[in-house]
Amino acid sequence: MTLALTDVVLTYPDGDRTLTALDHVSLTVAPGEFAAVVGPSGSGKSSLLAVAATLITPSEGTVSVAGQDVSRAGQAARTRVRRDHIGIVFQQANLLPSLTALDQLLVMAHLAGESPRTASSRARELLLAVDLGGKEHKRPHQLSGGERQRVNIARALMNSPAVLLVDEPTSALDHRRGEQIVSLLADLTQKNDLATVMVTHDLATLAMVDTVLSMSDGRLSEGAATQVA
Ligand SMILES: Nc1ncnc2c1ncn2[C@@H]1O[C@H](COP(=O)(O)OP(=O)(O)OP(=O)(O)O)[C@@H](O)[C@H]1O
Repeated sequence: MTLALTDVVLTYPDGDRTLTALDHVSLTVAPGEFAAVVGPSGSGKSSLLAVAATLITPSEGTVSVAGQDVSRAGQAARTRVRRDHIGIVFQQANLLPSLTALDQLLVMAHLAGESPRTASSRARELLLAVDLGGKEHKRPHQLSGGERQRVNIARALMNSPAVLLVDEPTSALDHRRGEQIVSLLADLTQKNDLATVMVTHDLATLAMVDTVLSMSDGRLSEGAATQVA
C-alpha cells in the first residue's frame, strides 16, 4: 500500500483537557486510487492530511508512506520522505507573485538539487499535462484561479511523488472550474499511479473519485456523510 495509516490517534492540548482530533483512524490508499475525505468543519480532515503528510506525528498508531514507516522517524527522515514521495496541494495556490508558471516548478527542483536541464523538460511536460501549454511564462496575476490551481498541482508533482495530498482544491473556484480540477486530479492519479487523498466540501465532484470516506468527530468511515458542512 502506498499510503497506510493504522489506528492513528492525534490529540491536541485543550486547556486542562485534551481534544481528540483523530480517533483510531485507519486508511489505506493504493497506487492509482483516488480517495476523497468529506465531513463537517472541525471533524479532523486537515489533521488527517497533516499526519499523512508527515507534518504532524500522531500520539498513537503508525503511518507508512511508500513502504516506509515514518511514525517514529525523526524530523530529518520525515522531511526526506516528504521531499521524495509526497506531493501536497494546498487550498490556496500560494504561488510566488514574481515567478512565471515554469519557474514556480523549477524552484522545487532547485531546492531538491536537481539539474536545471532535466528539471526544465519535466516542468514543461507537467505544465502540458495540466493543460497549461503556452502559458509557461505567465505570472500568477496573468492566470485565472483555475489556471493558478493547475500550476499548484503541477508543482506538487515535480518530485514524482507516490502520494498526492490535496486540501480543498475547488474552494476558490466556480462549479465548472472545480469539476475540471477534480477531473484533472483523477486523470493524473491514474496516469501517474498516485495514491491521492483529497479533502473536499464539494459533493458534486465525488462521482469522479474511487473511494469516499467521511470524517465525523475524528472518526473515519467509508461512504459519503449525509450531512456535510
Ligand atoms: N493546532 C491545534 N491545536 C489545538 N486544536 C486543534 C489544532 N488544530 C486543529 N485543532 C482542533 O482539532 C479538531 C479537528 O480540526 P481539523 O482542522 O482537522 O478539522 P477539519 O475537518 O479540517 O475542519 P475544516 O473543515 O473547518 O477545515 C477541531 O476541533 C480543531 O479545533
